[in-house]
Amino acid sequence: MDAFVTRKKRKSNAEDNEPTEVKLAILASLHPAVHHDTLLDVLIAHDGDVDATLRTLGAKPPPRKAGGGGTPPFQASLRSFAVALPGPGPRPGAPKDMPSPTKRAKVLSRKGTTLHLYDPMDISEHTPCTIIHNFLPLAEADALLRELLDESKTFTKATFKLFDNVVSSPHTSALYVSSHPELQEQKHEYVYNGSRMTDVRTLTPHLERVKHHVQEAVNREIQERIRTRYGGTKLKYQDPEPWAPNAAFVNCYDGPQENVGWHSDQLTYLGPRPVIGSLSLGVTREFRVRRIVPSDDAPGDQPDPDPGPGCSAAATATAAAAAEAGEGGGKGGPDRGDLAGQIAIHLPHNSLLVMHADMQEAWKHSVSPARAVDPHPVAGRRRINVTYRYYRPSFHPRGTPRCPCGVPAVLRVANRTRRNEADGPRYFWMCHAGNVPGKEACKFFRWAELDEDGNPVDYKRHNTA
Ligand SMILES: O=C(O)CCC(=O)C(=O)O
Ligand SMILES: [Fe+2]
Repeated sequence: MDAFVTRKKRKSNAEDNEPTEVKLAILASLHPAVHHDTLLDVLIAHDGDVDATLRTLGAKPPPRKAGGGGTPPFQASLRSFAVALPGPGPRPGAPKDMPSPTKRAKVLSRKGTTLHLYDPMDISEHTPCTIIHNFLPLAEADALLRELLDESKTFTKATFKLFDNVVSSPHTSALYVSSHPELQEQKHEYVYNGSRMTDVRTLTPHLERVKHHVQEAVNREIQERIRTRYGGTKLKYQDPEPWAPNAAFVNCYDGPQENVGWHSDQLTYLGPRPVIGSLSLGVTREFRVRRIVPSDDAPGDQPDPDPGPGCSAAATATAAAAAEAGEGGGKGGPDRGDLAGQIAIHLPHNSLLVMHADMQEAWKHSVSPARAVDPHPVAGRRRINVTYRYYRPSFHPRGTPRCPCGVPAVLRVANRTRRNEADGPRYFWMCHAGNVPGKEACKFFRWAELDEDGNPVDYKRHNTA
């Protein structure tokens, strides 16, 4: 595995096997200011040799070693390294409700290592994500970036509770929704980390326009994933309806040190098995993903911080709820977060990452701090990230359980114990107060009863009566 991360020299013909699209993505991430067509011309002039192209463009070929510098570490497509094994069979560690693709892949990341992926095929094979490079026409991506850079001047940092301390998230953000009534609902009915949001905005013209492109692409990717990775059937609890984003959570990372810690996105209002369309603009940053390792594989997990309104720490349950739900947790245990290794996905300007329905319950993600960033011609040192989300009506706080504290309970997944995967994940409602600054969580705990499509059975009863 180390060979993939730190190999000094790729096989001489490895590059030749890579699709031009991958080579262009690598070049574009290193030279965001150079037009796509120019990159292609120079690449062709060098017979497809990426290193020679980079030398001509005035940059040294990027280092072969993984690291957090401004230049993304370079690694060829895994397809060049023949990692697929013959024959059908379940992906190691994959839920049984997720039939394997036609070829079985080795688990490539392992404890303490980071596997860097660039090739869209590698990303979809080895992570619960798919990526589309050069997603929007460049002028449209730049216009959205400009608009959001302006908006981000008034973004703020979220605060949350980590153990007994109140910390603020190491980047700024704001929530955008589709309509004025939804804005009012967000302000008055939805609760995040125990407070109501005061800064909710309606989608800007560019966010609204781009939403339709994202919606179309994500629905296509969902169908492709079902066909190629889930054996033709949606996952248990996955919403069967077309994905229809009604909110955009926008993050701004100003400089290499701004980041977001390891987390899974909060399920409370998205419901189980959510799909998220995540558009990256501005400087390239590393998006890292890692599998959650069940506690019976390695007991004593260390809870991760809750980085803010869009996100959820998996281990802020009260002791009673955590025990019942089988969650690991508590201070002081060895950190097993890195047991399955990490995968770094490089997100250049104008790339759309789809986090699929198999992501939030079983994986965590983060944007790691970098030592430096390569400035972007429009954004400077800043990166803007837009996560388009679908707030499911059946998870509107009006209809979900409330705890005795008087506010909507939070929905969590019991992902820390191994269970019969064919049954799908198990979810529970618990007191929201565990991660509210200055509040102690009450004992409220209830297993969530969901139908096959992931809707609360109570919701159906209320809405069909
Ligand atoms: O910036 C990113 O790419 C990810 C942001 C994220 O994870 C979130 O908003 O929940
Ligand atoms: Fe997230």
